[in-house]
Amino acid sequence: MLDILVKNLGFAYDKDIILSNINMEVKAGTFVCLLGQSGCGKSTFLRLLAGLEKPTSGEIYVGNELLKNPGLQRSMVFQDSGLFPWMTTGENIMIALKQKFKGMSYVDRKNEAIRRLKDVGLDESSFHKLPKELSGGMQQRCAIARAFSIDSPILLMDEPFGALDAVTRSNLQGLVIDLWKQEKKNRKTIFFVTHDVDEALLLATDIFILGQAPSNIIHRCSLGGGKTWNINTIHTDPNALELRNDLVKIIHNEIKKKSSKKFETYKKGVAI
Ligand SMILES: Nc1ncnc2c1ncn2[C@@H]1O[C@H](COP(=O)(O)OP(=O)(O)OP(=O)(O)O)[C@@H](O)[C@H]1O
Repeated sequence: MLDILVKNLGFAYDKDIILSNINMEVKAGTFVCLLGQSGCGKSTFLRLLAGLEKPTSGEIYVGNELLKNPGLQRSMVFQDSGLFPWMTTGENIMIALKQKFKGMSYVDRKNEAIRRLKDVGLDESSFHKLPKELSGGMQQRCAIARAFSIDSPILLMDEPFGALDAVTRSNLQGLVIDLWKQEKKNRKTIFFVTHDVDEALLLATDIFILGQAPSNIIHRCSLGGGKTWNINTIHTDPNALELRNDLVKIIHNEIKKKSSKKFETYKKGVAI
């Protein structure tokens, strides 16, 4: 089981400190949503988990092993799908399968790609289409199919539905939850970055809020299996409403702190 341990993690772009002293323990099979205001470092944190950036301080352990580089145990889904535009959707999935399952035959990879596309509601005709021939929502479905096909135990999703309309977004939220729940044993650990508190309430088993940069975790809550709401009741369920209010308050207070700090700096500048 690949539990994840983040210890005193810090990160800076040159002298610009983005993340500071982040500590987190995530059990394998957890669905983590990471909330926080724009620019606080959510994507940076995900890139560190992916091994695409190196910590400035502290460490990340995946299943007791120090994380050093990108690896096939983690796959990523971005806001813009990240599909290779010169390959058909089918080829996009097949090349990922080739990388992960070295000995898999062409025919098996093709069949698996078609099966994965069907799992996300895309029919066989989309196998031959280039990403540009698909809608944004269909491209994201394909990106999700690709991420699930390589069967990595950890899935990192960076605002994957941020650019989609409300109905498509809601359909894809349901799809990700279904695919995640489908794996009864060895369920994936998902890290899902979002601005949207409702999205986090709907998807997460655990919610973390990052504060203002240099950010650390300012709030965490575990919903576990005790969620009383779903897509139909999230706007009426009293528990969901209460938790939403709490989370929104925490995020707003953090934004207020940031703007009053900026104002102080501005006032000092004027006084000088
Ligand atoms: N490659 C880079 N070089 C220098 N600074 C960067 C780089 N990438 C991001 N930053 C800065 O790091 C900070 C955190 O960025 P990041 O994208 O992680 O935030 P975020 O919380 O994901 O934001 P958003 O919600 O708006 O996507 C921002 O101030 C951003 O300008």
